Amino acid sequence: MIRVGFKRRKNAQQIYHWINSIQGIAMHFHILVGTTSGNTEYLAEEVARQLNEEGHTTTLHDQPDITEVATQNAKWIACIATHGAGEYADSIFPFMQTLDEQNTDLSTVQYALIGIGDSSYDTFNQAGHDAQNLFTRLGARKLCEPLMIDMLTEIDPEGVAIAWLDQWSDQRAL
Ligand SMILES: Cc1cc2nc3c(=O)[nH]c(=O)nc-3n(C[C@H](O)[C@H](O)[C@H](O)COP(=O)(O)O)c2cc1C
Repeated sequence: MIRVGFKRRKNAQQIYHWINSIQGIAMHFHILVGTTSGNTEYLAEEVARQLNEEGHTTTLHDQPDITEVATQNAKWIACIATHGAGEYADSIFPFMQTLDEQNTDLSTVQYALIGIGDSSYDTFNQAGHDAQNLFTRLGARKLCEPLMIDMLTEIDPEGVAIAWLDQWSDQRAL
């Protein structure tokens, strides 16, 4: 029974998103990956897969570079792990530093944010919060409320991220 219900919901969703893509509501998302040990890259790939399935297109930036990530009229999904003592993960550290130092104009950027951290650290998800503050200071607008994942307790981070995407998709925020 559960499987049938799930399949029906999935089919209905696919039809809904197919209609969206025909109507031109399909969007392009730049997915920015902030990872050091790989968890966030895997999660970001799942996010991309889900968006593609919904009729959108995506570019995955596993090492975001300011010369390659669109900063004009762009939609970003930033998936950022915290490392060190509350710092950005390695793959995104230089990008965030460049945005900050160059005061890049993000006034036409809309973003959604997934922070990945571990609540056993005092600086739980600090990089996610810092990213949100930086994006806001540079003029970017958030598409939806951020998702902060706690890897200490979450056994299915990808599932949580997909449910979060679905929730905001259903509300037409994404
Ligand atoms: C050396 C080290 C430092 C970390 N520091 C923090 C931290 O300050 N705050 C936090 O919320 N999580 C912290 N974490 C937890 C990571 O965010 C978590 O392990 C995450 O899954 C790593 O993602 P990644 O594999 O994509 O790099 C730390 C992990 C390690 C290994």
